[in-house]
Amino acid sequence: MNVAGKAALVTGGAQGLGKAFSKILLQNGAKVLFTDIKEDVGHATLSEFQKDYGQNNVVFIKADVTSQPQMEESFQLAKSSFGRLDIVVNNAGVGGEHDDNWERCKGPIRCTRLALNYLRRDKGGQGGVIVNISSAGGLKPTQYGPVYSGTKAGLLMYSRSLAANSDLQQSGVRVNTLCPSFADTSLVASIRDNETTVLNNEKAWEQVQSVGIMPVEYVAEGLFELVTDESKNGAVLLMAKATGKKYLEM
Ligand SMILES: NC(=O)C1=CN([C@@H]2O[C@H](COP(=O)(O)OP(=O)(O)OC[C@H]3O[C@@H](n4cnc5c(N)ncnc54)[C@H](O)[C@@H]3O)[C@@H](O)[C@H]2O)C=CC1
Ligand SMILES: CC/C=C\CC(=O)/C=C/C=C\C=C\C=C\[C@@H](O)[C@@H](O)C/C=C\CCC(=O)O
Repeated sequence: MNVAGKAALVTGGAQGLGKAFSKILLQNGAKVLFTDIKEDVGHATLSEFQKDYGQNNVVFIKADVTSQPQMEESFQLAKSSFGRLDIVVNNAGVGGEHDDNWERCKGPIRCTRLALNYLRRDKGGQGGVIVNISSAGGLKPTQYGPVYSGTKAGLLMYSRSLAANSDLQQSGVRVNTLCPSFADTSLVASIRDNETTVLNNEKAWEQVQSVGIMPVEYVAEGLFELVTDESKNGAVLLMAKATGKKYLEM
């Protein structure tokens, strides 16, 4: 897929990986609507992007992926702003072990379902691609983040199963999963700064340091590959500092 002239919706795009995902799409000529719950950070990112990529090529809306009405409004706004929707990146999420945070899995599922109403050819869309942001922790055990790993594994298998659906394939929609190991964002900084609810901050931070931390721009290259390579459907791309990009073969 050539993203130039295409339209994307990225959740949690105000900062971190979501900002880097939005940026690589804009740099390559796509129009982007990004959502976030952080209004001030979202508006600052919007101004930066509008300056660099054009006033009409980027839109921000304060919206929470845990809210069905707010996400319905976000998808409608993307369609009305750009006249089309081709790419959806379900990125918004939090770290830590907040009781049983299944919203980390349910939020992307909610948004994937909404996305299908806009992308499917049999629903008036033009086909497209959904990329769900899971984690290396969705593929490999994370001893200090078992809820994190469990929810990300759930999202991964939801995405793979949906991608295997023949009706969806015929409607022109691909569904891929990106599984980054640690990346340089506030989520990882919160482990370093003892500001998260992982099971043992000190040991978790030692693990982060031994595995290594990737720049967000590098992870965005993986996202871009999953968007543009039309041979990829149901793909799971694992990215880590030491081992680079590796597709799951299973
Ligand atoms: N940073 C890392 O090492 C890794 C991150 N991930 C995943 O990448 C995604 C992005 O995380 P980071 O950029 O690292 O974190 P981050 O904390 O820097 O950015 C996350 C963004 O999502 C927004 N957000 C959080 N909950 C939201 C909600 N309910 N609705 C809308 N927006 C919401 C936040 O306000 C923030 O702007 C998450 O799904 C995370 O689990 C996966 C693997 C590694
Ligand atoms: C220390 C983590 C604690 C809590 C979870 C949390 O809040 C956020 C976690 C974010 C990312 C987790 C990534 C987990 C990665 C680990 O499973 C590593 O073992 C992956 C390492 C290498 C993968 C590459 C490879 O094996 O080829």
